[in-house]
Amino acid sequence: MKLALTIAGSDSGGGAGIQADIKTFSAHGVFGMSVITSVTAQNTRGVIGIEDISPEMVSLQMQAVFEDLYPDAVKIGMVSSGGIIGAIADGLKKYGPRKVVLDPVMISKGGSYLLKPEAMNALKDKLIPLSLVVTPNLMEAEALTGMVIKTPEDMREAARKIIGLGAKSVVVKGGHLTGDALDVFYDGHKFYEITSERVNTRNTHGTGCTFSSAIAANLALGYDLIESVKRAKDYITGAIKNSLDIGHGVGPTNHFWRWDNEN
Ligand SMILES: Nc1ncnc2c1ncn2[C@@H]1O[C@H](COP(=O)(O)OP(=O)(O)O)[C@@H](O)[C@H]1O
Ligand SMILES: Cc1ncc(COP(=O)(O)O)c(N)n1
Repeated sequence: MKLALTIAGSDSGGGAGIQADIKTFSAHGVFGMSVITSVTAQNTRGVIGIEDISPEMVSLQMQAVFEDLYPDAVKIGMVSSGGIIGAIADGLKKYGPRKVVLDPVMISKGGSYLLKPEAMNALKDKLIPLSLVVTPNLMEAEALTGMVIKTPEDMREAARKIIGLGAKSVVVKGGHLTGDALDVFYDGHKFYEITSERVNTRNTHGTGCTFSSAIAANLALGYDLIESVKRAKDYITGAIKNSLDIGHGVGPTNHFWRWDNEN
């Protein structure tokens, strides 16, 4: 059995964060584990409360996981504060996992800060250099680079700049552009354009969480990096095509569509 760890925030509504990550791991046949950074009171309508876990408790959760189970791959999502980022960076340096996927979550779709603005530099300086692949959406790539991103060429330029921050590779996600859902992968040497048809749905809660944890699950299974990104793109496209119209707002990705289609 392969093991994957998510270091992220809890979404009480089950659509994003830790809950989306563990569902994604399970759908890949990978054993999921969690280090919870923050608890959000959240549903398909938005975030109504956030309470961070202490940095000490984040460190202890990492110790518990790494000293006994040791993950084959790690995904990092909502990290909330500079103190939590410091605890995660210390843990990563101490335990040394190599397959680390960083989804630089910043703001929820409804506009709540999942990363405190003053913690942006800590994310850049401490977590990006420890990651194998960073997966910003367009707004996050703009915040990391100071650019305005409107075209695939802008996405490639942003990817170059993010490699300049110390990332080993990057996927700039084009989910928020129009036209096909184009993601740009860059490993510092070569660009790959990974495209799918755009699904016409408003139910896209948890897409970024699902995509990054699918990359981590595939890395844990032993696929190489570009193959893991391509397989994650297929997974997220299916999870959006079959997304769930539940709740009264933006519904979540569906992790059971392959199972549903077979049964
Ligand atoms: N409507 C859509 N149809 C197909 N793919 C999409 C759609 N929206 C997002 N994606 C894909 O989902 C993944 C997550 O992207 P995005 O929604 O941009 O991230 P985030 O949730 O971090 O904002 C990317 O692979 C993106 O291309
Ligand atoms: C706890 C938590 N983490 C992350 C997201 C971002 O979700 P998305 O994948 O839709 O960008 C969220 N809404 N809540």
